[in-house]
Amino acid sequence: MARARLNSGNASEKELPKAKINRESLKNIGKLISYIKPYRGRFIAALLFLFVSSIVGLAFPSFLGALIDAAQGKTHSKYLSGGLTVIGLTAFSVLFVQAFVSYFRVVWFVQVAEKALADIRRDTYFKLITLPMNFFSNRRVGELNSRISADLSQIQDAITTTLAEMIRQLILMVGGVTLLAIVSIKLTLSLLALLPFLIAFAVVFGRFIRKISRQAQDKLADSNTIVEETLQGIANVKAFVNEAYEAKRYNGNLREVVNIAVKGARFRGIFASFIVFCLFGTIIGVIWYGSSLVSHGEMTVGDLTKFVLYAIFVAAAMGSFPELYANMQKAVGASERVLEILNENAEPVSINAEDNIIKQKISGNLSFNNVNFFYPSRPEITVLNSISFDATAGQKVAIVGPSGSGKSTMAALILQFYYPQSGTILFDGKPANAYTLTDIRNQVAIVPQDVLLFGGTILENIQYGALSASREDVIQAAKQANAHQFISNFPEGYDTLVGERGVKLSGGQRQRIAIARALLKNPSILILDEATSSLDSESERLVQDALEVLMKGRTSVIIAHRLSTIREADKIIVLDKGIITETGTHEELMAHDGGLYRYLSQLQLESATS
Ligand SMILES: Nc1ncnc2c1ncn2[C@@H]1O[C@H](COP(=O)(O)OP(=O)(O)OP(=O)(O)O)[C@@H](O)[C@H]1O
Repeated sequence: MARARLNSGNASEKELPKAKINRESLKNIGKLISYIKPYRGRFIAALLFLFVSSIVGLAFPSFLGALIDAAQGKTHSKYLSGGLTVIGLTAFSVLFVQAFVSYFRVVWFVQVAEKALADIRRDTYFKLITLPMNFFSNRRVGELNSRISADLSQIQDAITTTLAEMIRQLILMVGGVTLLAIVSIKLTLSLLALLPFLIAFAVVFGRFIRKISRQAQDKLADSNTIVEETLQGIANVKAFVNEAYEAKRYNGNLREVVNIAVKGARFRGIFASFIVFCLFGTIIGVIWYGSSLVSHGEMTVGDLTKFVLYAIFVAAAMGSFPELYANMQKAVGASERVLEILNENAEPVSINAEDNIIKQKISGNLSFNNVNFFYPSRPEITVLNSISFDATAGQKVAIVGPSGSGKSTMAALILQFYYPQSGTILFDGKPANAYTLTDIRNQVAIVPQDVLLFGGTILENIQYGALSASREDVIQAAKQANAHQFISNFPEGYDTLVGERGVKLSGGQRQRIAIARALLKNPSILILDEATSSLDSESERLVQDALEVLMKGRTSVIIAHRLSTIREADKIIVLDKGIITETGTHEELMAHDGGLYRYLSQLQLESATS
């Protein structure tokens, strides 16, 4: 029956969208059910036990009826004709079988579901992390996260509970109606005429209540967002003295939450009264009519008891169907969303660590040959237009240009995050597709602008560059990256936890860790996305020195924001709106009157001196 969740504190339980159950969706579910295959023996056994326990469950009203009739000295039926003791003991034996069978069916269903779900979870996660970048630029992380958690939990519920419950209730309903008809066809018909109407009404009403309860949850979620936003930006709230504004906003929202919840409570009250009056009224009506049949000798008291119990079984089964069906629909929706990920085309990257060795060495020559590129998600904007340049092994190439001119996009293309629509990127003179993806990415390292560390220790974060590196290797790399000093100053040294995303470290420290990580990786080609956030001059010197060490002996592509740092570059590429407008050394470009580089350079010099 529609269980009304009106408690407005239940915000975490977001309703998942439902899907239509049709042939197509069942086919999809079928694909997921193939995950049960390895455990099918246990699954079939669990189904069988479920069947047995449900059938056995139907026997109890008969035992009760037989006991009551036996107490009055009447014979209930030819199958249960013994005395009280015989019937009681038989009932207990059956109960024992029921308990035994129930235990195994529950355990087996959960075992199968847990194992199958872990397989689906693992495959979904593996698929996710090997999907191309383009997939991620079109989706939000939160949404993907919810597929792994909420959607898969829904599928898990479907396998462990919903499916079993549906089968059980179906058996109880069909069996119950059959047995009701055997006991008294008159009573059964009168009951069946009433029950479906009552249940349909209850379901519709329940759905309405659920809608209100969802509104209350959404409103509460809104007010939680206010708390989150204000706490995250507490400095802003205080600096603008907007405490009163935020308090009013929050209070207003809370009032709405209460209003909706109270409105819902009224409907819930009506619903509860309805259930009490109609459903229990029906039972009383049946007993009333049944009692008159008993008084006319058309029925025994045992039969009436049996009848009432079967009627409750049937009503409960009928009432549970809408919710079970809704859960099934949600599971179908969840399966479709999970399958969408599983059916995506992954990058040719192996998830086995053994396949991660470099098969084809790249010495560091890098060329772009007439590269044209637009992001697949935004085909109308050409981001790179006929880009060509060469960098020989060991050279430093700087890319400069205004914001949005396509510098980071070039880095993304080198890393093969995206592929040009025309033109080629060559490594050592060979087109990128002559190498495996793993070979290229293993020999290209990037030190990004915004260094994102994982929540582990400093050691683990540096080791991310080469998982097999020893502690000594890590320390050596940290020393070269000018990071050893500050790491050793922490009481826990290399075992210091960096906090979520590395928040416990300063920008300059995070960058030096990223440099140590890149050093450990020992790439042939290095991409430096220069930090725009200004470090103080001491950390900037430390970072710059570390970068010099890192660049030694490798091809470096420097995405430069501060032109003062790239004077020594072998080649400077000036990019403007995706087109290379100038190329040359610092001196050559400075000599170019009216050139963009000279203009940008002068602009930065002026702002530095002022
Ligand atoms: N994932 C993406 N999907 C669609 N468009 C994108 C994506 N990433 C960047 N762009 C667009 O491509 C263009 C070039 O962006 P890019 O990040 O390469 O510029 P940039 O020169 O590195 O800029 P900045 O100096 O500000 O970092 C911009 O117009 C940007 O809006």
